[in-house]
Amino acid sequence: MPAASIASTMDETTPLENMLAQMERAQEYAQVDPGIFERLKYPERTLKVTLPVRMDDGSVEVFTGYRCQFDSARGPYKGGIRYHPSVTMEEVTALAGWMTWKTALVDLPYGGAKGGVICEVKEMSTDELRRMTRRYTEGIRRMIGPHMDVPAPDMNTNPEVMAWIMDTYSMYEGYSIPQVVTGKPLSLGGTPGRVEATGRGVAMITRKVFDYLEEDLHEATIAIQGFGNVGNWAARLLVEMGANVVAVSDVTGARYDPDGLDLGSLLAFSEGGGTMEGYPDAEFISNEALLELDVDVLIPAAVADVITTDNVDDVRASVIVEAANGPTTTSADDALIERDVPVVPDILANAGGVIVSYLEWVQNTQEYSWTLSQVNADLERRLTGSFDEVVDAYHRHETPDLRTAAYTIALRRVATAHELRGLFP
Ligand SMILES: NC(=O)C1=CN([C@@H]2O[C@H](COP(=O)(O)OP(=O)(O)OC[C@H]3O[C@@H](n4cnc5c(N)ncnc54)[C@H](OP(=O)(O)O)[C@@H]3O)[C@@H](O)[C@H]2O)C=CC1
Ligand SMILES: O=C(O)CCC(=O)C(=O)O
Repeated sequence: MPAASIASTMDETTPLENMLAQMERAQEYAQVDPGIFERLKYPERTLKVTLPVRMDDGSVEVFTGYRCQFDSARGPYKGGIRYHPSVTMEEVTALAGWMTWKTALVDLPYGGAKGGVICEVKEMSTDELRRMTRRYTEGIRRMIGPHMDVPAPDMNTNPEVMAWIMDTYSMYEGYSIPQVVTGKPLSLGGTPGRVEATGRGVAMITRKVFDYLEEDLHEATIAIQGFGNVGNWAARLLVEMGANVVAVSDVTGARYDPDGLDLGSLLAFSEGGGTMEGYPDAEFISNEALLELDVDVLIPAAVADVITTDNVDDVRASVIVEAANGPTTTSADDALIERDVPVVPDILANAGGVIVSYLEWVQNTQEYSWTLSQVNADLERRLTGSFDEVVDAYHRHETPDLRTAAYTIALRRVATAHELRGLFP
């Protein structure tokens, strides 16, 4: 796939165009070898697989899946698998690129990858999902492996799906290989702390940015777009830290209460299959209106490209912490830089997930297990250390924003690996 055009004045940019524009902006400060920089605009490979699945009614439905391996100079490819109707090869490529910069930024011995299947999980039974997952695993199994490419959960995938992937892969190899995926159930080699790790990292980073800005997180108002794995754990942990979560959403819309939401009741309602639209308390507003609330912190924790030139002037939050991958377009970034609104970039803010995935992989590889407090302490040390490095790079290189500082670090690390390995024959 050719690298997408980087120049864009209209905000109709795709996630891949945004990722390339983010790299381009950082290259001004990173100044990595131009040949290596050119190479880093392209994924190493992307596999497209066709997945015929017998549905419960006896019919056959044919799904399409992808696995993109973006870069492996620093170690095995690493990155989640997404089940969503809007999955495209282009989006998977951008997400695999972001994984490459994320693992480099938080200094894990990994490269970056991402997978996805175009499907609507809400319309599928558990049996259909399991059959589709097994087909998908069979399709990509020659490219994954504990030292080759290690998948994990992303949107609409969870420990149960990871267990099916681990089982299918292991069946072909002839013995159990838990470390082929992370985010597994605890009884199959999962680690304590992975389910909540991304949300916990988002909460830790929010507290860290408040310390950096010398602001008090206690009673700070927070709006979170997305109430799935990442959004709901971030909300719970931020409330534990004393913050006031005033809005959360799912695909149907958002619930808003300026005095603070009853998270326990919202969680119980959504775990019972309820939607925000059906929730009986608090004001019902749209996802778009949530993004424009007058709050201290906005946390997009759902899909990409939600803060764009179309709405950025109406975004009133004082700080943005990107829990989702790619929620802000490059042109919206320009407006936020102009207005001095700090944005903690996705590759830092949501890195808690892959950090704890790494800790799971290490435990599996050593056949040794850690306690939850060991995992959380290691997560905090790595994540807050990376935040400090980004802030240091921001000041030292005088980058326009934290994202460019983060990319400067990541680009240099990946480029150094390419240089040291002599990857250019
Ligand atoms: N899981 C992880 O460990 C990691 C996830 N991320 C990123 O975090 C984000 C969320 O992932 P995760 O929590 O795992 O996913 P989930 O599938 O658990 O939750 C996604 C949430 O987003 C909502 N949503 C889906 N589509 C839209 C939409 N178009 N507009 C508004 N809300 C929407 C969903 O609503 P509904 O339930 O109604 O569909 C749900 O509340 C993604 O960008 C993902 O890439 C990043 C790092 C790691
Ligand atoms: O845990 C992992 O390996 C990757 C999680 C992920 O997909 C992400 O960080 O976007």
